[in-house]
Amino acid sequence: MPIQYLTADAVRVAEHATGDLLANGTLMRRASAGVARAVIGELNRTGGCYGRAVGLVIGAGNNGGDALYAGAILARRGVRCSAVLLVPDRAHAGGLAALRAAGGRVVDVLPVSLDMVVDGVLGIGGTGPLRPAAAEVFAQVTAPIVAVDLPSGIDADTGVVNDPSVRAAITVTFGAYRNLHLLAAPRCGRIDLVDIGLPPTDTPDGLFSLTDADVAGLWPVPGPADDKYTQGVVGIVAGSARYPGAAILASGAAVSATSGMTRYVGSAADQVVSHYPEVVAANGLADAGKVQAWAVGPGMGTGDEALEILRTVLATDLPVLVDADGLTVLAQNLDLVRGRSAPTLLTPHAGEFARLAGTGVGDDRLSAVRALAAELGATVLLKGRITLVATPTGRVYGNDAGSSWAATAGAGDVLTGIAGSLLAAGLEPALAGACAARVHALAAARAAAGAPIGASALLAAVRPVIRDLRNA
Ligand SMILES: NC(=O)C1=CN([C@@H]2O[C@H](COP(=O)(O)OP(=O)(O)OC[C@H]3O[C@@H](n4cnc5c(N)ncnc54)[C@H](OP(=O)(O)O)[C@@H]3O)[C@@H](O)[C@H]2O)[C@@H](O)CC1
Ligand SMILES: Nc1ncnc2c1ncn2[C@@H]1O[C@H](COP(=O)(O)OP(=O)(O)O)[C@@H](O)[C@H]1O
Ligand SMILES: [K+]
Repeated sequence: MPIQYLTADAVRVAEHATGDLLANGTLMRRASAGVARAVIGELNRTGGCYGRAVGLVIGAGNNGGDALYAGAILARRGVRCSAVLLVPDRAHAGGLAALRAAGGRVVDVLPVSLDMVVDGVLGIGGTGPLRPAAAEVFAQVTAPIVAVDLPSGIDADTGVVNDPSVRAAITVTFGAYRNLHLLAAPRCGRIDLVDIGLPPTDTPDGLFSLTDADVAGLWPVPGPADDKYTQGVVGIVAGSARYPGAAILASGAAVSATSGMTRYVGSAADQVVSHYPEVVAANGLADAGKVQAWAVGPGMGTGDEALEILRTVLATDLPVLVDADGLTVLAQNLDLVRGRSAPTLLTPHAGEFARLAGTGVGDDRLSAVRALAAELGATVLLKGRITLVATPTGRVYGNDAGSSWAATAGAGDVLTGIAGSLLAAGLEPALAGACAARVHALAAARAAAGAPIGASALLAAVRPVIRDLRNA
């Protein structure tokens, strides 16, 4: 099942649906117990709880309440807890009383030597960056930070990382992930999801991520009655005399990602076939043969010939992926995609996105990718460390690559080949894009294993990654 991420409003609705559990403080007790559990786990891992020192940074709302109650639990375990109250007269009264009763103390300045710090400044009620008083406290912190619900200063719905804001080693959240836990994943550290008894939320056009099991279950596998045609033939249109590599990488990725057949169309036919003899290559669309989806664009150039190819391919009733040079050409001819009834998957990086949208992606990548997908009536995959794939109705699949080794020339061509072959196999564009992004990211991490890679190494890791996912 895909993991769902909620907006702050959706979290509040779910909290309110629990009625008494919210009103009588049960939710907060469960939340704070989860925070304490994470801190205790870390302290135990590094020598035990008794006599260790933990700082609490407390804001004006319930996020601070969670942290204060967690502090009370820690203090009863023999942890020396010191709390800085950023707005003393608005600190959560019950939480503060509990902390004091357990032996925790309130301080003006955090002790210099701390084992951990709990960030209870802002949760889903926060907006904007840390205010100066909070920023000053965190500027002195060197211990690992456990964020309550979210690292303060990061926007819950958009994941926008304001400056200044907290960088957490662990984030403990409650009942359901919030959007930022995906969109700003690198700032959250490990994320612990604590069950506090919230009812399930169903927002089909929300933000999701596929699990490895989802990807394994969706990956096309030939059945007993299949032959090379029935699994979906992908046609790759890529490369040129100047960029033969794009053709080779995209075609190779298509060959690696699914079984069946890969066709290639373009002027790098000889090079492609010398690398991958199984590819059926042609110089022009007219001799290409039948396909079930097209993947068009990497290294194909941006001249009249490219426009003609794009026009022809987008006039078919087949699924089409457009990438790279294809997107640059498309940006001047957006009607070619707006009028389509068959699925279209556009895979821009930030620069190509700006060409298509007429304006930069900006900080709020989620809203930007949703808006472009709605405007064009196409599925849009925005590349980056966090890849976002938006349908025209606003459902978004996100993937945190987990590392950034894929930021290397030609990696996008590999993604095109993988996603194109999944489109040909019949996956809907958003799932084709999301599955491709996941496997691509895993392949990059596996190939890199801590050292730089080129796109060829990434491509070579695609099959082992698919195998591992399917065998897990
Ligand atoms: N409801 C429940 O029972 C449960 C709630 N839970 C917990 O409660 C959290 C939500 O609590 P919340 O709604 O009280 O808001 P919260 O995030 O603490 O912000 C508080 C105040 O901060 C202020 N502020 C805003 N921006 C700011 C800034 N940049 N810098 C400084 N201050 C700023 C702003 O007040 P202002 O100063 O603007 O008047 C705002 O009112 C949630 O994330 C989870 O941890 C869980 O225990 C589960 C059960
Ligand atoms: N910082 C990053 N972390 C992880 N993956 C990244 C990062 N930057 C780019 N990528 C991925 O690498 C690929 C780069 O694609 P693209 O920019 O089209 O490169 P090219 O055109 O050279 O093939 C995409 O799959 C993208 O999501
Ligand atoms: K917080």
